[in-house]
Amino acid sequence: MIEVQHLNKSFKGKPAVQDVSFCVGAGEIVGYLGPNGAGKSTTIKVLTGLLVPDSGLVSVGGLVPWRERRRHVARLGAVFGQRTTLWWDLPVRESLELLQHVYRVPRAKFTQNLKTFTDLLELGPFLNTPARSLSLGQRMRADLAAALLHDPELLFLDEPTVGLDVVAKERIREFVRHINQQRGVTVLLTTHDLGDVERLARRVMIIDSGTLLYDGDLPALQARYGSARELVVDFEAAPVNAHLPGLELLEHSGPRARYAFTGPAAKPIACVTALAPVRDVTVREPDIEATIRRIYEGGLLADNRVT
Ligand SMILES: Nc1ncnc2c1ncn2[C@@H]1O[C@H](COP(=O)(O)OP(=O)(O)OP(=O)(O)O)[C@@H](O)[C@H]1O
Repeated sequence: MIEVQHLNKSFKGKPAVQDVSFCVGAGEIVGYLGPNGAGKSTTIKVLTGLLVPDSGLVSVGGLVPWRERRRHVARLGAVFGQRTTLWWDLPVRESLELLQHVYRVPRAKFTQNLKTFTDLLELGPFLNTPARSLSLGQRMRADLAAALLHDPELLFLDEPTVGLDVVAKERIREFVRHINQQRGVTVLLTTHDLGDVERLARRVMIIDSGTLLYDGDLPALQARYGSARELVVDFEAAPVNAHLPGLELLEHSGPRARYAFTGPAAKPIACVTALAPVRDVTVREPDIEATIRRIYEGGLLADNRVT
């Protein structure tokens, strides 16, 4: 669906994207991550045809985005969490009807899609409300419907859950999962919210300073660069010595001890229960947020560039 080879783009001589190459297959959801100023938006703008790169080959669904813009945009949808495609003063329904004309969506298709999205995104209560009066979560839901009215094959999502509460985030993620699974829409997701990535994307690409540093499985990234799993143990009574061979004791205070371990939890749990009577045991999984932060801060991937 997306093919990018040796993409370069500079602004006033300063590289924003350098020699970036990747492919995204039809039906994939890929998380595109990177700190501020890393080059994510520049890549997306090239892929949507808004920017012409300095060099490199880009093909999206067989089209060169900036050369065949009209045909290209007919096949893609985009949602930017920070801004809306809806007309500010118009009721949502009228914005959607205007977009129907812009994208020349046949009436029957429009009616069918509007009904589907109204049900899935629960747009009903605010279809007649102007965009300016919507809550952020309602606006995002209306924007998602607007982006998908013309049945695009590809969806660019830029910070789709920014500023939303947990419930609203989950609703958006559920919808994205649905259109991916039921309609086969390919999704490129740019976000600083790793919850979005964990819930939606198995594959992630990480860019920093314009260079693609990682392209692969999220679990593999976690296994390789994540911190260890933790075992939190509440003993019946404080053990005299909480140290155990093969387990790193991270903290010991009163009856509670915290250990680091890798691999399956069965053996470490057997070890602690053999040490002293145990009231409760919890396994804490390593935090993906912390892994990515470690990668950005520590340059962990610096020698591991994707070429
Ligand atoms: N129109 C522009 N003119 C000049 N410099 C630009 C322009 N657009 C982006 N840049 C620069 O290119 C680099 C990459 O920016 P880009 O917006 O692609 O990063 P990003 O990863 O999307 O960041 P963020 O997460 O903050 O949106 C930055 O140094 C930015 O300042």
